[in-house]
Amino acid sequence: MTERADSRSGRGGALPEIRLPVGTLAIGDLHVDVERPDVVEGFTRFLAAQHGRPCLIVLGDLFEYWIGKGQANSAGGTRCLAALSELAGSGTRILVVPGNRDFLLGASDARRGGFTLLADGFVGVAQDRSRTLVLHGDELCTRDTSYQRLRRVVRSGPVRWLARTLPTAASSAIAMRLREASTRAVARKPEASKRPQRDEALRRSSAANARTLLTGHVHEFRDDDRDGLRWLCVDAFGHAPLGPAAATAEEASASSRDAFELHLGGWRVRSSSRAGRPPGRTSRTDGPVNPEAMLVPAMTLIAIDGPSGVGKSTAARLLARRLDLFFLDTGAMYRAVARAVLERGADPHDEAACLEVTRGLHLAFEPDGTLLVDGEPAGPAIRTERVTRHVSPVSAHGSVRELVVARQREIAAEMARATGGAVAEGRDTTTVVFPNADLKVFLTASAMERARRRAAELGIPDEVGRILDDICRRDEHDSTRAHSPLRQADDAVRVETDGLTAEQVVERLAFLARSGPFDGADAGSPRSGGGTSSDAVRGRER
Ligand SMILES: Nc1ncnc2c1ncn2[C@@H]1O[C@H](COP(=O)(O)OP(=O)(O)OP(=O)(O)O)[C@@H](O)[C@H]1O
Ligand SMILES: Nc1ccn([C@@H]2O[C@H](COP(=O)(O)O)[C@@H](O)[C@H]2O)c(=O)n1
Repeated sequence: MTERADSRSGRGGALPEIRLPVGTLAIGDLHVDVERPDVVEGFTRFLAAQHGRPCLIVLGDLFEYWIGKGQANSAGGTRCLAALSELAGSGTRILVVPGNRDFLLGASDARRGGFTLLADGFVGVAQDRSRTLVLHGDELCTRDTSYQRLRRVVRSGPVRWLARTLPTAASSAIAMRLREASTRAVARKPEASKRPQRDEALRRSSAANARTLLTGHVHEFRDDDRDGLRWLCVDAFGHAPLGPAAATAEEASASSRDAFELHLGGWRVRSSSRAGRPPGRTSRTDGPVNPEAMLVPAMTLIAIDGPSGVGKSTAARLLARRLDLFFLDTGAMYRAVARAVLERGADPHDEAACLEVTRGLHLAFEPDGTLLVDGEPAGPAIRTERVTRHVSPVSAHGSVRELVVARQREIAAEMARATGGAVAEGRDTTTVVFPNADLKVFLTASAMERARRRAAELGIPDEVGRILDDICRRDEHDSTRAHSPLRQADDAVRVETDGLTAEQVVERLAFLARSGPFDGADAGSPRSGGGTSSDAVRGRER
């Protein structure tokens, strides 16, 4: 897959292709006026509410106008670029397609704002490989030939050079004149000639091999599916939510109805955030109400799977703490069984012996996530190298798994009743233990990155090679065994963690947990398929 920043490939070349993760939000035509502090404030609040979102697409006309240095160096422009950069710093990828008002956004703005500028649009490729052509939309107004001529001129190299080199006052004066002239010209033109043309939309989408087209520009909402093309158009989303009316970041985020969000099943209109928890829900934390936890519905079950050392327990523990949920470390239970097997001198490869040991163990958890084996904290004894070496064969026995899985479901149900929900992590929590979890995540990272992380944790950076071998052996064992092999569930959100800090991973997961179901359910309803979260905790099949 190719990808090029600041692409100008519209002149005949193929557009860049960019992978779009689930949770990508597309907005457009915000028309943020950097001279209006209230609007700048609203915009920065909106951006703050997006921290942790994997990707944000801006479909052009982000700014009311952007001539160059005048806006970039103004107080409002500086604040906007800083807020974009903070969002990028939270791990959100920001893709900006300039519009007809901010086509002079340049490489230095992109650097300061931490975004990727895609001058002629791009093709977004979703997890299921479906393709979306992303444009501002003005290039589709082909009946307006004078505008198309002007468009080519103003986007040309000499004009961009002039904008960069002219003193701010001069470029601003020219821009004002151009805007006035353009407003007069637009008013004189017949309505029909200003509209994006369907034949051009079909032609460009087909050339890009895209079944979906995402545009802005005309300030009208559109979601129609005809002639083999689903055409989505965002409205002038900015005006209401970015004004002073949106008092809080969550309000700014929740009122983003005129945006599209990418789910596993495709793009959906973004609707308001889900209802908070019912009053009376017990919180495990004392002290003030945790507002983020309030945004996650009661009886939430989040399941996280992934290969060894990818950061499942780190992410699950932090996420559970952050959302006031119970943390269920399923691997710790298999480790406890493996330790007991070794302690009793049984053979880890002997299924009957391992089953007998498992039957004799009582596994439970404290509310803070501490594993108790026969009433005693399991402690570091389950994390020795010896246990780590033998846990995979022990956990591969079907009869052992059956007992352990049943216990995991009981524990999750008990704890979820007490705390309002649970975050479980392991190898089969999304596929076997809790197939109806509200949110399923599959974490990934390259084996080398995982080995580096583990070596750093153990304070033996020189032994990365040995740890890499161990990780690869466990991956192989866990993913090829007959019973519940490690695999990504079809409806799990894949989160690639190379290059993300643990905090950024958690930010992303918290974002996914807040922003609703990703499995085809209506946003607003807690889950799809008619099941309840209690069903999810019991592991009922859909
Ligand atoms: N995003 C991250 N970036 C860097 N280091 C990380 C990240 N996430 C976790 N780590 C570190 O990587 C190591 C492995 O993390 P963790 O134990 O959470 O992985 P795991 O998937 O639960 O592993 P296992 O399946 O072997 O139990 C730990 O030292 C942790 O601090
Ligand atoms: N759901 C699970 C969780 C773990 N295992 C097995 O246990 C081993 C230890 O797990 P850690 O997460 O603590 O490293 C792991 O390698 C798996 O073999 C499992 O089978 N299912």
